[in-house]
Amino acid sequence: MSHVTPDVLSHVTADLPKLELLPAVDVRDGQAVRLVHGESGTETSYGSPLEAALTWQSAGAEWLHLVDLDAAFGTGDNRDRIREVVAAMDIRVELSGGIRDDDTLAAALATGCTRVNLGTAALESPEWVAEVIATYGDRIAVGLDVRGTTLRGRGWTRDGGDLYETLARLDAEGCARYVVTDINKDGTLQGPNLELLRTVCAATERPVVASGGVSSLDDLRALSGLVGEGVEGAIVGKALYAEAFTLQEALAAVAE
Ligand SMILES: O=C(O)c1ccccc1NCC(=O)[C@H](O)[C@H](O)COP(=O)(O)O
Repeated sequence: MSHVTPDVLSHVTADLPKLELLPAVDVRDGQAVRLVHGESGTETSYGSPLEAALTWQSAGAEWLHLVDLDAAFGTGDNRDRIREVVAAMDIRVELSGGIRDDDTLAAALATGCTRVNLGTAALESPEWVAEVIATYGDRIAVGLDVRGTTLRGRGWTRDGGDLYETLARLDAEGCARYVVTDINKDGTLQGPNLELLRTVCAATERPVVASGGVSSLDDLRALSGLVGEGVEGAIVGKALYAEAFTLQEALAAVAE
């Protein structure tokens, strides 16, 4: 029988940090876009990435999740746009997409972003990833992008091994945090995969950033409920662009 009274429980909950929110700006062909299931060709365009990023910053965001989709898909890159956006931000930036070797990592870190998110490299170049984790510590996060429990790389187009085996390897190498995306939910407004997030949090001590599917303030409240299990933040894309709620409302919901 538990000796924890409801009063003690509410005190414990109140001491937990609030869920961090990372509004997303995904850049394809110079434009801010949202995809469905991360599939190339499903783009809805939302105009200038810089304007979108400035909008989220002035609405009170403390983080920006910025993705170079062309670099992720191998269809070019948006380096100039990405540099311009990071330079204009007073807030922290997590940068993702096509960071796979020394050159792309150096260019990404040189933008001044707070951290980078490695995806494909963690699946295809494990030795290099172990090295950069050891060198750059918490400036490196790894994106675990899954269908079921199978990881996907190369812009989510190719299978890349088992989620939990890869997680165990990266944990042993000291990876600082994971960005976990259920590809089946991404860009669909169907709600995050809470079960997946819980299972990943149970398998690692490291913080987890949830990505994909957020559709409502209740989804954000549900993710806030997982902070004690290890969910540190939530990336929000489509819901903000589709005006399902405002960023101010989202920030208020996670502060409740
Ligand atoms: O992050 C990547 O490298 C990436 C590669 C290929 C396709 C999509 C990719 N990222 C998408 C995102 O990070 C989304 O912005 C994020 O999951 C938000 O999803 P949602 O809230 O469902 O729009």
